[in-house]
Amino acid sequence: MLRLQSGFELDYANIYNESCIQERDVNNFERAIQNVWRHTNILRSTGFEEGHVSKDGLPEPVLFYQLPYISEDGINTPAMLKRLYELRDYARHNIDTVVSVGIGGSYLGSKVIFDVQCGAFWNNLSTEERNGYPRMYFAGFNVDGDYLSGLIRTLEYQAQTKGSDYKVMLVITSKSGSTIEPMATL
Ligand SMILES: O=P(O)(O)OC[C@H]1O[C@H](O)[C@H](O)[C@@H](O)[C@@H]1O
Repeated sequence: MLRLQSGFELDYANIYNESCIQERDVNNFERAIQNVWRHTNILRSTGFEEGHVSKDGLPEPVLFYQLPYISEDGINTPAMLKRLYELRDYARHNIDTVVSVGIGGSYLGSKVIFDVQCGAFWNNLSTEERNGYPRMYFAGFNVDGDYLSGLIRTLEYQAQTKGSDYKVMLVITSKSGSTIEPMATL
């Protein structure tokens, strides 16, 4: 069992034993593991990794290590958090449905958070059960016309059911701005 000061615990008993990964396996991979550790530390401290480039071929920062921390010199500054809370409150009181349009690295973060926090059946809950928070759908991660028309029919149905003042917030995410799936969806 690994226990960190932060309270994080990793119980690896089921993978580190006689019938699974053993000490000699770890020893065989020692150089590779040390290499990963070294590069991980470079990433953590600089935000850059040699050879990691974006789709346009330019060096691309990898900043997700900063996500758990709120600080003035990171990506989650107190001001940024304040803006996010304001957006959350605005959406809670004004928006019926959010549609996230994006693919790959530009959508999986929000999809994971949605899945973890809201679960698979969030959109089936009533407004009261959702505490006023909007429904949320994901699009732009495929070029499937059936998926898109199904989503549009769903939004139209919700608009008709509500009767008036139905509001959708589109969240378009694309680093390059030229990815085919979100563009086709838009
Ligand atoms: O953020 P974008 O430029 O739209 O790119 C979104 C995604 O596009 C493709 O699927 C790439 O394989 C991914 O690595 C990238 O995250």
